[in-house]
Amino acid sequence: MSTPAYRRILLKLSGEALMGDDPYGINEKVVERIVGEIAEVSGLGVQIGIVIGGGNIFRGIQGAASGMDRATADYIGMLATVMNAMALSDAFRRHEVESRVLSALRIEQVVEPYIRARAIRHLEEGRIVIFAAGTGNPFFTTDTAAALRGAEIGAQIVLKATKVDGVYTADPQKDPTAKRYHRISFDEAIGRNLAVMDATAFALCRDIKLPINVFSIFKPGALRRVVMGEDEGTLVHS
Ligand SMILES: Nc1ncnc2c1ncn2[C@@H]1O[C@H](COP(=O)(O)OP(=O)(O)OP(=O)(O)O)[C@@H](O)[C@H]1O
Ligand SMILES: O=c1ccn([C@@H]2O[C@H](COP(=O)(O)O)[C@@H](O)[C@H]2O)c(=O)[nH]1
Repeated sequence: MSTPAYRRILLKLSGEALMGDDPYGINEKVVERIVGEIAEVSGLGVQIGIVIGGGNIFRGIQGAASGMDRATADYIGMLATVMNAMALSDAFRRHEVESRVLSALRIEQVVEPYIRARAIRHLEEGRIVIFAAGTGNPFFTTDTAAALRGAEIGAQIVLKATKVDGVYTADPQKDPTAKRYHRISFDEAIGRNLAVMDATAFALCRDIKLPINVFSIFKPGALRRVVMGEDEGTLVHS
């Protein structure tokens, strides 16, 4: 039997993907399916850190656009990611997979605070670690948190699980003529302003030579294929 291509990964899960076809919030059926796929990969012995987004609940930039103070709106966005992280962790519990939520904002009655050494210990013990509250700082995104936590835990790759099946020449949800890249360098992705991931995340991953694979979380089996080193989505490389 073939072995996984990676020993430790950082999976960035789009918050919006958790909505499924709902207009807002967390669709339990979708969460069940996604968690089942992650549990399968964990069962292969791959150590998994997850950064979860919050776009299904609240984005700071939208709050700011309707007059809210931007930093306040961003803190609300970070709290939204804590809710998603807790929902995900509870779904892992139902799959009898151990997970821990570590939050960059301190809410200790609810979840553990993020401590790097503790995160690494949980991973070594085979627990899935869910990093909540992004970087803990306003004006950032969970993409940047994924790059940061990926670097901190020594992940071999960041897997961006999103609503589209890779990086395109333009947003494929707006431009039906957009073409998908099989591979693309960080310099080209940044130079062309490809908005699938924010530029800060791309720049950090480029500087520390941490590759990113962008793939669709809606495609059954895609996560496993990426982890097994099969051709899936788009590889962003140095
Ligand atoms: N060049 C591009 N290639 C692929 N997707 C692109 C591109 N430009 C913009 N996008 C859009 O970027 C989105 C990916 O971002 P995603 O939905 O994962 O959001 P996020 O902000 O990272 O997560 P969340 O949903 O938690 O806020 C895709 O759904 C796609 O529509
Ligand atoms: O480090 C961070 C991460 C996130 N935020 C805020 O949370 C929301 C939701 O995150 P997404 O990456 O958009 O899913 C984001 O819009 C920010 O408002 C943050 O401030 N700092």
